[in-house]
Amino acid sequence: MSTTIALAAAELGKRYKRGWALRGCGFELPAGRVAALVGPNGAGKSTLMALATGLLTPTTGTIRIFGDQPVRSGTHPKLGFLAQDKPLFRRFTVAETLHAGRALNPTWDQAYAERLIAEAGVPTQARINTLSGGQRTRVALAVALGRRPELLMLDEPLADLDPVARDEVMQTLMAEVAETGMTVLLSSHVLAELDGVCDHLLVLAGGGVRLSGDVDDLLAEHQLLIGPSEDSAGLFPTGSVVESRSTGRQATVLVRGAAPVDRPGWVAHEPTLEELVKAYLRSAGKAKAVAEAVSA
Ligand SMILES: Nc1ncnc2c1ncn2[C@@H]1O[C@H](COP(=O)(O)OP(=O)(O)OP(=O)(O)O)[C@@H](O)[C@H]1O
Repeated sequence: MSTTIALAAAELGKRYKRGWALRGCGFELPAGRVAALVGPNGAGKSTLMALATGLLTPTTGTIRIFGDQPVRSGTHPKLGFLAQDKPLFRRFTVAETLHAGRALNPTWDQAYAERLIAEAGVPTQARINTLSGGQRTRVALAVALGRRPELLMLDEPLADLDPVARDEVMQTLMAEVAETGMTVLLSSHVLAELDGVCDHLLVLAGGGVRLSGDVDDLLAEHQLLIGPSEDSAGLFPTGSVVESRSTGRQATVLVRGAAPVDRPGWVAHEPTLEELVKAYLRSAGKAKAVAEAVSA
């Protein structure tokens, strides 16, 4: 049975006036996954989401939602999007906001949107411009979920929420995923928030895809090895080392796909999601610094 792909990119690139934000990006996000989109500031996460919604058009390559190329005239009917700046009409009340959602979306589920607002404790007669940042996020989420999307993209949705509201929002999302099989692509800088929630990972850095795949597979493919610094040179096959760091006499090395190291003084374990992502981000950062130094 072939897997349905919710979001796919091939040779995807976007160049702004200042230069390339994304270049040569390729990945596939299978339907039903909850995917974390991580990368440093300026990695191109928001650009990727804007390309998927059709707000931007690619300079090179393609991006597809359930096989379709986005069009500028409107978001794909299966796609819901919660942008980083949560654009809502500030003079509307919450009730008017939901009313607009109903008018604009043929798949709108009013009862569900109202339930999400009630669970968030946001008064329906309040104007959007009188709400706190966190309350606005809850309204924007209700609008995005009210469309009953099959793919929901959220650009840093948890950034302005208090810890309790974060848990509530994640629970709402997970309940929807469990009930409908919705696919989620969630960008965040807080890796601890994603562990245990996301089963798929997409790491962007320096405008390119550094790592993508199901979290369990990626963790199993990597080993984090700790041993004596003086002993680490040449111990691992070229090309398998993602990152090698030394602190005093101890070396910490993340390797991919290499055979187990059976050498006195070395211990190996499967990395955590946070260890894996940070190692890829640090190594991309170092590669960028080297490239800038060479071209300077
Ligand atoms: N409208 C624009 N015009 C010119 N350059 C842009 C524009 N939007 C983004 N960029 C640049 O493209 C790159 C990627 O930006 P983008 O906002 O997609 O990154 P991001 O990963 O979402 O960052 P953050 O984590 O800070 O939100 C950055 O270098 C940014 O300065």
